Amino acid sequence: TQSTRPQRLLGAVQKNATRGDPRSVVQAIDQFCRQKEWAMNVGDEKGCILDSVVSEVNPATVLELGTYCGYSTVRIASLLPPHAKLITLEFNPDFAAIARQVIAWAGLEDKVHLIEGASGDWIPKMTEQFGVKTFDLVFLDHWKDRYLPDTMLMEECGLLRKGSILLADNVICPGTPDYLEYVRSSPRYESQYFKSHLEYTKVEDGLEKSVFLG
Ligand SMILES: CNc1ncnc2c1ncn2[C@@H]1O[C@H](/C=C/CNC(=O)c2cc(-c3ccc(F)cc3)cc(O)c2O)[C@H](F)[C@H]1O
Ligand SMILES: [Mg+2]
Repeated sequence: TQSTRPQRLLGAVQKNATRGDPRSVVQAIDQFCRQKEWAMNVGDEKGCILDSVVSEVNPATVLELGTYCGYSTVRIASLLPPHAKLITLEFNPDFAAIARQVIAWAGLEDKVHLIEGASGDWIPKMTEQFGVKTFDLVFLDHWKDRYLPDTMLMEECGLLRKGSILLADNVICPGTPDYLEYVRSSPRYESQYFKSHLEYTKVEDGLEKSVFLG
């Protein structure tokens, strides 16, 4: 039977990356996506912006919406201080299964809590299920029309505190117009656009970093 692209991406990690070495896992995925098959990972260029934001925030609690194959999960988790927690939500069981193996190959299982489920169902359960009061950093990279409703839901659930950072992928391509309008016009956010390119291409894309002002 035919393999899927995520399965082939995992194969490239297991073939080319060193167990326990997150940077080699990231490099193996980027090489696979540049040389063999494009995949919707945040990629190396936007990934460097992600790295710099994570390092600057130095978060104790991180939420990622949309794990896919775990590329950004590995990038973020590899930069977290000891005892910091990254919760990542993925509702496609096939993607979740691949991501678990990618995260394990990087040796980051202890820093990552991958939940197989929908953001809409799990955001309201974060506090009771995981004892998380607020998130220091949220990385949004799931369905683009869900960025805004899920941000409003996080606000309603009290998961954002003064200074919480939202970092959103793909605000230009494929684009998240309603989310962008909201965080740029709301007095409760201070937003900044980091111009870059769509992963592995020359097409413009970028990340929007928004600080929740409380
Ligand atoms: C809605 N709640 C969810 N809860 C849990 N997991 C979820 C939820 N929603 C989706 N997922 C999960 O999150 C992932 C979804 C990622 C979607 N990403 C993209 O579409 C996306 C698309 C492009 C792109 C650009 C140009 C082009 F020509 C073609 C593609 C580039 C990008 O960087 C992207 O991130 C996963 F697939 C889905 O199961
Ligand atoms: Mg993306």
